Amino acid sequence: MGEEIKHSVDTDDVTETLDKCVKYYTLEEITTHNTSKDTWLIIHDKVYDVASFLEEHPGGEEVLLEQAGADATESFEDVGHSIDAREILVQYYIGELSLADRGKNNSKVSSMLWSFIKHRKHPVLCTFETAFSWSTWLIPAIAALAVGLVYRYYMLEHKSS
Ligand code: HEM
Repeated sequence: MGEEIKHSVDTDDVTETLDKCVKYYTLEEITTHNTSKDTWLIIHDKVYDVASFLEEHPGGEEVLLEQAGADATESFEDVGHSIDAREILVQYYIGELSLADRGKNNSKVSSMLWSFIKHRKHPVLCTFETAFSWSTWLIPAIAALAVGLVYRYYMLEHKSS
């Protein structure tokens, strides 16, 4: 017999490949890199080692040190950094904030989502699957059932009168 053809994406394969390319850091670990010799920042869930950039920063090293080991997204965006600044950022990229630590300070909905994700082996893939697949058929199915019942009730009423 010929080789079996795979019709669906194997989430194990995808996750394995992603994990090989990307390094994830927990908030706990990032927090320890908070000195002028060892300075990590989180900006938009990405982790940057900016120790060698401190002296070059046009906004001064103080502002970077204030955010060392923490999430600097808000202060970075508040300044309205240019595209050039965003390009510089790329050089200092070292990895991603761990999925379990994302959205911790965000709205209720996202923290709910993230606590849900945390308990899954393949976070992103599973969440999208679970969040969207059954709600896409369950809601229309309930709506169809309701319409059916109303129609039936309406027909019975008309028959008997
Ligand atoms: C690694 C991350 C960062 C990079 C690569 C970066 C880069 C730059 C660059 C290139 C500029 C010149 C203006 C521009 O092109 O937008 C700048 C200005 C500035 N940055 Fe950053 N920045 C970073 C993080 C931060 C953070 C976290 C703060 C926190 C408050 C900050 C505060 C400032 C300020 C206040 C200025 C304005 C300086 C002025 O206009 O005199 N930067 N930054």
